Amino acid sequence: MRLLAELDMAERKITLEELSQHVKDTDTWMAINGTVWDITGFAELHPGGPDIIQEYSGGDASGPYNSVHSLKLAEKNFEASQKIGVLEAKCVDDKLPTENTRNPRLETDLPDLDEIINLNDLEVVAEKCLNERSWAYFSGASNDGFTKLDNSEYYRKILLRPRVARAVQDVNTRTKILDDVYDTPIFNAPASLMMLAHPDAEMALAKGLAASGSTIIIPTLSSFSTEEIIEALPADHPFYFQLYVSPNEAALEKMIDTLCKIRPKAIMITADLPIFSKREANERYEKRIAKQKLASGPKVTTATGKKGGQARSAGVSIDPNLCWSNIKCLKERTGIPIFIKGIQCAEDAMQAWKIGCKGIYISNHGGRAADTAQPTILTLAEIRLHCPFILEEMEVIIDGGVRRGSDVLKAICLGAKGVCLGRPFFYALMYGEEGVRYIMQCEFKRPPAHFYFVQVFKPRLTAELLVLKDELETAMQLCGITSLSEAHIGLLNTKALYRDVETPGSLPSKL
Ligand SMILES: Cc1cc2nc3c(=O)[nH]c(=O)nc-3n(C[C@H](O)[C@H](O)[C@H](O)COP(=O)(O)O)c2cc1C
Repeated sequence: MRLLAELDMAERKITLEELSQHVKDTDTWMAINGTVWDITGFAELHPGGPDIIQEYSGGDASGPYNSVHSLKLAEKNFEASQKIGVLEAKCVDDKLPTENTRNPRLETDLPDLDEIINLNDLEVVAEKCLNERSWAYFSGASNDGFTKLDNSEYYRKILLRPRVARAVQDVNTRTKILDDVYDTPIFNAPASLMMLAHPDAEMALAKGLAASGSTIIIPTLSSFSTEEIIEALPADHPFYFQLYVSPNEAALEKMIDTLCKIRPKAIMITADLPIFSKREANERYEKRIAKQKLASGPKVTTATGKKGGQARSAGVSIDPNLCWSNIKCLKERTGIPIFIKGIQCAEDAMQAWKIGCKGIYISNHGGRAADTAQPTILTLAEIRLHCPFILEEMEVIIDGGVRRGSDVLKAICLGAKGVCLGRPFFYALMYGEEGVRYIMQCEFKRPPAHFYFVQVFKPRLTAELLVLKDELETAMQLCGITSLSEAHIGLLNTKALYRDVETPGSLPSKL
C-alpha cells in the first residue's frame, strides 16, 4: 500500500503555480529536470551554499543544476520519499547549460591539441577559451595569490645535478603506493565542480587517468555521483577518495556508510580549509552577475559579507571544528587507510604519523587556503630535514604548482611517492577524456560524438606529441636514471631551497 502511495505521489502532476507556493524555509519545493522535490532544510546543507537554493526555491532549477551536476546526482542524494511529483511543464531546456556556464569559445576557438606542447600553453588556451565564471573559479587563489605563485616558483630554485654515461635508453616511471603499482606517479589533485570544464567531468578524468596507468582521487564535491565515477573505471581499478568532513552529523554518517561500501584505497581528508578563504576573482564575478540580475528582474539574493558568494558559502560542507581526535575516530570507524591532505609543516606530518595515518598529502590547496603559506615543495624539504623517517614510514604525496616533468622528478628525488596536479586537469578537460590522455601520454580512440557543448573534434594524437609523462621520462634520462627507484637527493642542488627551510619550534618526539 505504502509503495503504491509513494508511486502515486511521484507521478502527481504539479503546476508551476503550485510549485511557486512552496518557498518557505519550513516547506520548500524545487523542480529539477521535470521532477519536483521537497528540499525543506536542504539550503543549509547544500555544498554550493544556500543562496542558489533560496533563489530557485519554488521554481525550476534545472538550468543551474545541470551546469555543475550530473542528471542522476539528485536521484542519488535525495530520498525517494522527497519526490513530490512531476512538473506539468518544463520552464527551461534542461539539456543545455545556462548562459553563464556555456563556453561558446570552446566551440570556436579551441586549438588542436597538438598545438599545445606543455602545460603552460594549456593554461593560455584555458584563459582564452573558458568563460569568465569557469576561468575565475579554476585559476583563482586566496587574496593576492602569493602562495599559488610560490608553489611553482620554488621548483625553479631547485637545480638538477645530472649524471652522465648511464645507459638510459629504456625508462619507466612506475611507482608503488599502498601496495599498488602505477605506471606513472602523476595523479589528479581532487577538485570540485569539474563540470564547469566539460560535461563529462570526473567520468572523463577517471577514464583518462585509468587508461594512463594512474587513477583518480574522487572529490567529495564531484559533479557525478561517486558510484557513477567508480563505474567509469575498469573493474577492480584502485581509486582514492578525498573527504571534506561535514559538520552535519547525518550527512557525515551517510558519508561514512558510503565509504565503507565503496572502500577506496585511502581516504584523503582535506584539513587545510577549515573555513572558506577569500577568493577574490570569484567574488568579483559573483557581485557583477548579481548586479546584472538585479537590473533585469526582482528575484535575486545578493551575496555579501563573510558568508557571501558561492565560493565562500561552500564552506557549509566543511567542519571548522575538525581535529586530530575526529580523524582518529574516522580511521577506526572505517578501517580504511587515512592520508591527511593539506599538510603544511613538519609538526603536522608528525601528528598524522602519531595517530596512525598511512600517508600525508602535502598541499596548501593550490594557494586557495592561507595566502602566503609556504610553498609545498618547501614543506617537503622541511619534513625531509626534520623528520626524515616520515618519508620511509608513510606514503607521501604532494601537489601545488607542478607543471613540468622535471618538477615531478624533483619532488620524487626529495622523497614523494606521487605528485598531483589540480588546475592542469581542469584545463585538459576542455578537451574531455582526450585532453586528460594527452597530458598523461596515452592515445585516444575517438568515441561517437555526444558532447553537447564541446562540438569540435580534433585529429587523433600521435605518441611523440604527448606532454607530461614524456617530459618526466626525458628529465629522468637526462639526469641519468631509468627508474624512479633510482631518484635520490644527490640528483638535486637544493641549496637555495634549504636556505628557506624553517626549523620547527617544538617537533613532537617520535616516541
Ligand atoms: C578549482 C579548484 C577546486 C578545488 N577543489 C578542491 C576540493 O574540492 N577538495 C580539495 O581537497 N581540494 C580542492 N582543490 C585543491 C586541489 O586539490 C589542489 O590542492 C590544488 O589544485 C593543487 O595546486 P595546482 O592547481 O597548482 O596543481 C581545488 C583546486 C582548484 C584549483
